[in-house]
Amino acid sequence: MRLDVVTIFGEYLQPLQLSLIGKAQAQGLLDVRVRDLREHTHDRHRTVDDTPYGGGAGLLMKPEPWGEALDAVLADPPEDADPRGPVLVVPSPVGEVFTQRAAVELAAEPWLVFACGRYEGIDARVVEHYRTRVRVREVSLGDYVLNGGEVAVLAITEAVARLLPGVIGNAASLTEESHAPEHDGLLEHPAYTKPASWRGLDVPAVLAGGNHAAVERWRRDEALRRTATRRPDVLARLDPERCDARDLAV
Ligand SMILES: CN1CCCC[C@@H]1Cn1ccc2ccc(-c3n[nH]c(N)c3C#N)cc21
Repeated sequence: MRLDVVTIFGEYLQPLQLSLIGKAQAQGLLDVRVRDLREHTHDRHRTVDDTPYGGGAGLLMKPEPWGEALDAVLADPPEDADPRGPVLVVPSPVGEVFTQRAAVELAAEPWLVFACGRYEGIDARVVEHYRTRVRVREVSLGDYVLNGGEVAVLAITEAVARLLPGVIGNAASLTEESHAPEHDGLLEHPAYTKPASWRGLDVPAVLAGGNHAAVERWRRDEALRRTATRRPDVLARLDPERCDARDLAV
């Protein structure tokens, strides 16, 4: 997978050189290219922002540098690019809330381009223009306000890259995680390791009993119970076709 990230704060993306994502790049599973928006300005001050039409506080990011920067990215496609081009992912407080389902969808793409806004955001015509050329997804990490898109790119990149074959050593674990489609999107059950007793707290006996069917039933029950108490919205989306009577009784 090729990832292009356009930003004015390239150093924010340094964590992508670490740990599993860094290793994935070294293995050639991921090709991350961070591009400086200011390389696409032509004035002495390398200006990327200006005052908003109609007034209002703060400054907006000008469309011209973005147009030049994104055109340069699109002119340099990877060999395995989709004929439709990349998905342009634009972190934004007004975007679709990013979910594991979106991570799975983006992980199926050979090429993602991220546009990291700053200040009060990017001139609306940039997204409007590129919707005519590529698939655009405006994405939000959640209902809180950040100062720019770079933190979202780090989160989205990690969520997507870990789904790529070869990035996570034990791929089987991916299907048992919270929000995994294979796990019906449920929250994970509580997990325990040795010692069997710690500060008067014991590991549930069923987990040490050696009865795998009982362990699986307990884990499913606990996942349903946790989801029902903490994320009833997720439980509401559970496909009844994938539940048995005991699931629904929890
Ligand atoms: C603060 N400042 C004035 C109010 C509007 C946002 C602006 C800052 N800002 C500029 C570009 C940009 C992109 C994403 C986000 C963002 N906030 N919350 C999320 N879940 C986000 C995502 N993903 C914030 C951004």
